[in-house]
Amino acid sequence: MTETPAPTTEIGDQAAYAAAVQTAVAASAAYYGGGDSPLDDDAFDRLVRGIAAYETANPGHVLPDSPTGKVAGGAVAGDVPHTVPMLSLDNVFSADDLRSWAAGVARRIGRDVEVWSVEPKLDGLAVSARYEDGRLARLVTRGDGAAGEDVSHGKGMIAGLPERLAEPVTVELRGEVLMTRGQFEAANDARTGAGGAAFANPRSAAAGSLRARDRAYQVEMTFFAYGALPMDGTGDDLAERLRGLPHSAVMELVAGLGVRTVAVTPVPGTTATTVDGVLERVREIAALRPDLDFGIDGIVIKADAAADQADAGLSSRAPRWAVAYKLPAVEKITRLVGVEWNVGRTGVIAPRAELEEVELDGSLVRYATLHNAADIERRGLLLGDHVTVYKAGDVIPRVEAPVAHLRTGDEKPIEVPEACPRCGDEIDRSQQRWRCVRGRDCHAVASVRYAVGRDQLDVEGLAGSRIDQLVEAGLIEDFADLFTLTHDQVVGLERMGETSTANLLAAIDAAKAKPLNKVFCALGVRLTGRSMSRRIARHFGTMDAIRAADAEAFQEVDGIGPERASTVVAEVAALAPLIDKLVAAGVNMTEPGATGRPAAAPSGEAAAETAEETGDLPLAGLSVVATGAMSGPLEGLSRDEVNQLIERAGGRASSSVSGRTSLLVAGEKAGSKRAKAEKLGVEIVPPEEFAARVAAFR
Ligand SMILES: NC(=O)c1ccc[n+]([C@@H]2O[C@H](COP(=O)([O-])OP(=O)(O)OC[C@H]3O[C@@H](n4cnc5c(N)ncnc54)[C@H](O)[C@@H]3O)[C@@H](O)[C@H]2O)c1
Ligand SMILES: [Zn+2]
Repeated sequence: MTETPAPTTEIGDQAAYAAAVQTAVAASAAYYGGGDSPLDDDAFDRLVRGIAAYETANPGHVLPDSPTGKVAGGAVAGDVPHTVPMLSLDNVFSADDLRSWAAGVARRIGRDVEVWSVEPKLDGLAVSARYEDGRLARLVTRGDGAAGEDVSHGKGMIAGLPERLAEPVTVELRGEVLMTRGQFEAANDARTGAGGAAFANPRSAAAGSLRARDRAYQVEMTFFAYGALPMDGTGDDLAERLRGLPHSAVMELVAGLGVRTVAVTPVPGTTATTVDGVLERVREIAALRPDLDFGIDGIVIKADAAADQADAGLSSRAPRWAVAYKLPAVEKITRLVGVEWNVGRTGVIAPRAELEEVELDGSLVRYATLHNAADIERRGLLLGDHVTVYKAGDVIPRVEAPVAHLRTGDEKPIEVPEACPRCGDEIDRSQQRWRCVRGRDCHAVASVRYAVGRDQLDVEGLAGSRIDQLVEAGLIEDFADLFTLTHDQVVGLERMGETSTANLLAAIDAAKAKPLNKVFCALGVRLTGRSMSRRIARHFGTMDAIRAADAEAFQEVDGIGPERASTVVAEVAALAPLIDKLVAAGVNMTEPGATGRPAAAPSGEAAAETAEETGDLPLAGLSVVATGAMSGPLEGLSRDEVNQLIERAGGRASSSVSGRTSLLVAGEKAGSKRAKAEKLGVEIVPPEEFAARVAAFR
């Protein structure tokens, strides 16, 4: 889990301060009101921290509108008073923050907290649901914390919040209203179907839908309770239990009334007796985040015992007995700068968004899926739009929607292809997913064209149109089929005479003798180009050796790290039938002059090729080993994540120190690897320094 320091927007003078306050208040109003904020959460939080920093330095300038210290930044209000204020939560961003926060609670109450409850922080909007005699009577938003807005009209639209409880009790439940992924997609369908603009994200969709009245379409939302309070009319017995039971037991009671809690999700609330136990659960929930079908933006940690809560008390903005451990943002606003159209193996033509680079959940994102052409239309995207982009963990990043009010007028329509971008044939648009009319043949045409290209098998006289013809006639499905073409098959084709047939077959035959590196390159293995193919061929010597190599063996090749190695191994395995066909056709499978065993020190040429493929990345051509516990900006990164970082920065990640190692990143407890590196004279850097070198790739 990465822990990011909290960056701040610099505010230099009073005018900038006033403007910042105005921006923050307007953004909050949009955010809580269900409109689209022009800022993503990171940008908003940076701004508010900047405002707070300015106010600390210039207490005389503080404006009454300032969002600091207020629930919802003071941007929203309501007319239904809350009996007990509905507060915000303070944040922590790291394990250390959490430890000092927990120590602070213990100091305040004069004893250790014995039980903590740990729950996901649901990313929706806070709602109070008042039940009278077991019937849902009133729904109220959080508002400014003291009073909220009556949204009782939303009653029938919220799953998890029953009209009637299992028992006829009077009670106030508090919880989060959100949209699951499925509800969000359905809501967007309904809204765009009714001629409206797409919702920017599930959170604002929920906020907007709950407040809206008289909509032409129906949407569904979900409620998860995270608290319960007695109210006027609550029986003494229940009131006493709600006041006296630990939080975890109150949540069980609530679930027993038939109201949804996170107990039914993959991330149920749990308890822990130590801060270490809390942190372990924080990591577990964070790891599950990408798989959840609803958004979470952190983990809420609460003192579980009622007495601890009562003794810790509240500040004006947040309870002192609870805190939110914030997770990195998984949604950001960035610009859509281009749309690429890719054709898959089966001929499906799918658009891909090219974005202004943005950091999301610890990685840099430049591309995101756009699903299909209808989706672009439905979401109303334009080229140059600011868009919300979502990515968590290994999930493929996706564009949610444009932030339409940030348009400048310079946005352009997204051009959709007239013809298949790969083979130029027609597009079948009869379904949502467009396809090349050639279907799988489109891939065949493209891969054969690639295979016979100048840098691969270089078959003279085999033009693109000729390949189209061969595929259409059913004579070839892949380039291995070229080698078994007969004179009769070819001469029968249109515009093929005796001479050109003989020439073509001779050229194909000559290609059989190409060195292994050209043959391997012709396979079109992902993440390998011309020079990488050369290195692989030279390293292994034969196709048999390549096929026998595992990911570890591939990492011996200069420029191949764990990520690329496993892709190449998987691709080579998937290409087995094609390779078998080539072998059977008598195509050469050896590299002349190759030693056929793991090469010694990388040759100057190989290093140069690495640089050619990796550009001038900071670790280009370097073999890097990381060991010990990572600290500083890299704290919490797994070894795998560090290796990926090394590869992104152009290096080759390796697990053992040898004479070929260029750099050792030595964290605490580096041990024997450090000793070995010292002996071999390998450069050793601490994680902090390494983090600075590769900062752009984190
Ligand atoms: N993008 C914008 O323009 C913009 C504007 C305003 C606020 N924001 C974002 O909102 C955040 C602050 O919002 P906030 O004050 O509404 O909320 P918060 O992040 O301070 O947390 C408090 C809220 O957490 C929710 N919550 C979820 N799970 C919970 C649980 N298990 N137990 C208790 N509470 C739980 C409750 O609704 C509660 O009101 C900021 O960090 C900012 O990123 C963004
Ligand atoms: Zn095509």
